[in-house]
Amino acid sequence: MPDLPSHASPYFSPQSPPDGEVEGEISLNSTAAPRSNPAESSEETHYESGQESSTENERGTATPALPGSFLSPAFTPPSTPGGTMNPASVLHQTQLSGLRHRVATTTKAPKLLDQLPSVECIVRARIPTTSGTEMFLHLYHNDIDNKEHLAIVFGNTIRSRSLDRVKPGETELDRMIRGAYVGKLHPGRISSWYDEKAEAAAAAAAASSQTTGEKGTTASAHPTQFAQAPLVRIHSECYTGETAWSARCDCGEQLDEAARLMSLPEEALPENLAHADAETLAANSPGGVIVYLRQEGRGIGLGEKLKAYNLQDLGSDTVEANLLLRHPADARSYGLATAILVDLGLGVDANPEGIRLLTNNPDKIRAVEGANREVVVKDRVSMVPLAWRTGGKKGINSTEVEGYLRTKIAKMGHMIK
Ligand SMILES: Nc1nc2c(ncn2[C@@H]2O[C@H](COP(=O)(O)OP(=O)(O)OP(=O)(O)O)[C@@H](O)[C@H]2O)c(=O)[nH]1
Repeated sequence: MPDLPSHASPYFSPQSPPDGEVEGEISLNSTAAPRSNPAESSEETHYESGQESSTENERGTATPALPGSFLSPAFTPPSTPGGTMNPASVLHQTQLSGLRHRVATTTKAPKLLDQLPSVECIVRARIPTTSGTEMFLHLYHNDIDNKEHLAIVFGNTIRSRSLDRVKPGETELDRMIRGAYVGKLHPGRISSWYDEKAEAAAAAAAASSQTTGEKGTTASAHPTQFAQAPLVRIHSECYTGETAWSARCDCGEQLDEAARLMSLPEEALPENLAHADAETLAANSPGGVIVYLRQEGRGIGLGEKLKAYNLQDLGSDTVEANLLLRHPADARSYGLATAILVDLGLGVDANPEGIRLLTNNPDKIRAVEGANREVVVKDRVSMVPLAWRTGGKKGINSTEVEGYLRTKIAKMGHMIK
């Protein structure tokens, strides 16, 4: 066994490089303790000289002083969850090329599936929220993974086709328990199809205004008419940013902002969308959908994201950290989101006017539309960080989030304005 530096884990043995050509480049000498001179170390790890200053620690070089030891197969998993990348080829790229080359070859647009996955809404429930708005949480199963992806639906006009479908042998109670009802549940209700309380209220309102009015509380197979293109956010899970108060990213803030916009009174929405400050009103909310995909850490999973955070503290930016762990810069896909939107009646078949997508990520726009344009993105609504909009008075203020946003703009093409 060769002499390893003292910081090297006894649990791994250095791997042999796949190509004799690169042997010198990742020789064990490169596992020497990190040097303090970033220029020396960037040479050591074979990043291209002149790497632009987009790192999160503003040192101006890519991932300074990283020991070559994290090329060890014991340190990183063999593959990205749900990913299609061949770890051997990623390693080969990592060893042979400079960082720019790796970014160029791994931050490619998400793959579009020829055929959308099959999705089924298993259950839906009304959730009154702390802001006063109600939303309907839809839980989906699908045929490509066993995760519980979600759709958070605001407003009463958007319904799931797969949920409303009648299942052989089910009772009215079964239907109400899985959320396949119209109107509202209340003690004593016996029909999933007919909300007698709502009907009575609607009839009273119609009589008093002497208008006939549409029923509106019966499940309909017809396309929904929206006053304007519905607002949609495709949100990827972020435990740290949404639950554990992390100031490394703005994921929690984006989720809150999407919900806020979907809860606003309709007249407050156009033009000044992001700045609107009107009161939340469930009654005339224009609604919208947040599709919440369980692709934590841009698809690499929470454990790997936490390793990436440690690499970021060692000097990498978010993209470099993923690549050094042998994951793609972004391992996400959006076929499930497209399929869920179609199920919710927001695809071109039922909603040819399209949707308004809340995002700064250009790759996401095309990906969500699907290979055969099953969904049309009519407009993009940008998500400007609260701290930028308020001159730092509100929102997240941290050096980490600044670096995170800078990297998204510089390396991932995000359009934050
Ligand atoms: N691997 C990795 N994932 C991260 C990091 N910070 C946040 N994430 C994940 O990134 C995902 C959110 O994606 P973003 O790239 O922030 O934004 P986006 O969805 O591409 O674009 P927007 O629609 O504009 O928000 C969530 O799954 C987070 O868990 C990080 O440092 N490393």
